[in-house]
Amino acid sequence: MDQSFLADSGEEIMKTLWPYLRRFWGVEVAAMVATFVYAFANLWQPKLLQGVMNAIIKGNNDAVVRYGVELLLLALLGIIAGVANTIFSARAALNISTKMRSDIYHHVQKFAFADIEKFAASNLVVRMTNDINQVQGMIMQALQIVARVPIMFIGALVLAMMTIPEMWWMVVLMIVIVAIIAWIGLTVLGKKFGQVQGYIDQVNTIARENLMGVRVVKSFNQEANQEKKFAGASDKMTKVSVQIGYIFSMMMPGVFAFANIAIGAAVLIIGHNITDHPAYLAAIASFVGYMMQLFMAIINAGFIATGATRAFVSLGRIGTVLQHQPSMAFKDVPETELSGSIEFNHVTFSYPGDALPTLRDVSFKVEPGEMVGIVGATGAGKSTLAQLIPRLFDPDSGQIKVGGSDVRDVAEATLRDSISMVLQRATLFSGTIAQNLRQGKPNATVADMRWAADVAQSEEFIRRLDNEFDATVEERSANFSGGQKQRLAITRGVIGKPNILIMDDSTSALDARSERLVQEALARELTGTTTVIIAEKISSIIHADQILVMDHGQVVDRGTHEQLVQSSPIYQEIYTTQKAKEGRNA
Ligand SMILES: Nc1ncnc2c1ncn2[C@@H]1O[C@H](COP(=O)(O)OP(=O)(O)OP(=O)(O)O)[C@@H](O)[C@H]1O
Repeated sequence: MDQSFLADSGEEIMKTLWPYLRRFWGVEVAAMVATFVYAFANLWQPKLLQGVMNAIIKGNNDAVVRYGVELLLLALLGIIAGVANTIFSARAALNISTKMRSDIYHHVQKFAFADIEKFAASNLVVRMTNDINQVQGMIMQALQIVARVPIMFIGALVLAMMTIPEMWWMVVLMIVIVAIIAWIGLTVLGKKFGQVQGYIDQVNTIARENLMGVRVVKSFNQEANQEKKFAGASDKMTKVSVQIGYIFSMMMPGVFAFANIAIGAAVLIIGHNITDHPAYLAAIASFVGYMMQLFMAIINAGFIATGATRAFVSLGRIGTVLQHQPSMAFKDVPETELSGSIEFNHVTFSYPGDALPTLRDVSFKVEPGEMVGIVGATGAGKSTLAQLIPRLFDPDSGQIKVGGSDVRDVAEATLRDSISMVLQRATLFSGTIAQNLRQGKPNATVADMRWAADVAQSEEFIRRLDNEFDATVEERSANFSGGQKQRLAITRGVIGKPNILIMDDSTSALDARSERLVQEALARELTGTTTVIIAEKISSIIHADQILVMDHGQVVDRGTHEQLVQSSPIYQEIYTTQKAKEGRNA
C-alpha cells in the first residue's frame, strides 16, 4: 500500500478544511460570540469580587449588595454563554464531520478498483470513522477553547498587572514556570497518546481477525494463542494509559502548587501593607484569581496543541482521499446496449505497483451467445482476465472490445447493464434476499426472482424459508451456507438477463448434480447470453464452445475440449490429473 500520502502541508490541510468551515460559518460565528461573552464574564468576576471585599472592608452595605447582585448576574451570563458555546460548537463540529463523511463516501464510490487497492479498503473505513472523529473533536475543542485562550491569557495578564502593578515580575516568572511544566508534561503525554493509539489499532486488528476467522481459530485450537496475542497488546495499552494517568495526576496538582506558592509569595511580600491599606486584601484576592485564569489559559493552549497535531494528521489523511482523482474515468456518453461479443487484442496488464505484468499479450475472440471456458493453474491470471471485461481495471496496452465497442468508449452503466459477474466468494449485503436480487435488476418482480432462482437452483431452499424472498440476509450473509450463498449470487447474476455472464469459479461449493442443473438451465434459459466460465474442474466447461488454456498470464491454447485433449499438453495434464483423482474418489 502506498504510504506517501501520510504527510501533508498546512496549506493542504486548510484546503481540505476550508470549504467545510465556510459552509457552516453561521453556527461557528455564534459559537465564537458565545465564547467571547464567556471569557468576558470570567475576566470580570475577580474585579467584582475585589469590589465586594472592598465594600465589606469599608462597611458599605449598599455597595456589598450591588456588587453581589452584579457578581451573580455575571456568573449567570457566564453559565448561559458557556452552555450556548457548547451547543453551537457541538452543532458545528457535527455538521462538518457528517458532511465530510458523506463527501468521502460519495467520492470513494467513484473510485476504480485500482484506487481502492491503493488505499486498502479497511484503511478507507478508518478514515471515514476514526479520522473524522478526530477532526470532529478538534473542531469542537477549537470553537470552545481556541478563541477563549488568547482573550483569557491577555485579559488575565493585563488585569493581574493592573491589580498589583509592583508584582509584575511574579506574573512573568509564574508564566514561564507553568509554561515549562505544561510543555514537558504535554510533550511526554503527546508521545504516550500516540503509543495508546497504536495499541488500540493492534487490539482492534487482533479482535477483528479473531472474530471473523472464528471457525479457523476454533478448528485449529488457536484460542489460547489468540488470547495471548490479544492480552499482550491490551496489557501494553493499559500500562501506557496508567502512565498517562500518573502524569496527569502530577501535572495538574504541580501547576496548582505553583499557583499557591505565587499566592503565598504575594501575601508575604505585600501582606504587611494590609494593616495600613486593608484594600490590599481585596487586590490580592483578585490578583490570585487572574493568576489562576492565566495558568488555565496556558494549560488549555497545550492541550489544544496536542490534540491538534493528531487531528491535523487525520485531516491530511482525509484530504488525500477527497483530493484523489479516480484513476479511471468513464466517458459521459449516452447509455447503449452491447451485444455479447468479446474481443481481446494483444492485452497486457499489470496490477498497480507490480513490476511484472499479470497478463501478457492476450488475444482471443468470442461470438455472442457462446460459452467460453477458462482453465489453467492457480495464479495463471484467469480472474484477472475476467475482471478486464467489465472494465474493473484498464490494461497497460492492447484493446478490449465488448459488443464491438472499446470498453473505454462506453458509459459505465452500459457495461454494468450488459455484463454480470458472479464471484467464487459470494458477497451478499445485509437486508433481504429480494433487496440483494434487485441489485441485479432494480425493478425485479417476484416472478423474475422465481425464474432466476429456478435457473440458479436456489428456488427450493428459498421456498423453504419463512418469508421466501423477503427472508433476512444477516451481516456477511452468515445465515446461509457456502453453497446457498453461491446460488443466491448466481440468482442475482442472472436475474437481469445480461448479454454477458461471467462466472468466476462460482459453482465451486455446489455438488456435481446442482452444478449440472445450473449449467443446463443457463443453456436453456439464457440462450442469447455469452457465458464466460472460469473453472477448476474441466467437467464444468467440457461442453464449452471454446476453452482458453492459461499459463503464466498468457493464453497458451484455445479450442474445444476434444481439440485440446489432442493438442494442448497443459490441458491434457489438467484433464488426466482430474480424471485420475475422480477415479480414486469413485
Ligand atoms: N488485486 C491484486 N493485486 C495484485 N496482484 C494480484 C491481485 N489479484 C491477483 N493478483 C496476482 O495476479 C496473479 C494472477 O491472479 P488471478 O487471481 O488472476 O489468478 P487465477 O488464475 O484466477 O488463480 P486462481 O485459480 O487461484 O483463482 C497472481 O500472481 C496474483 O497474486
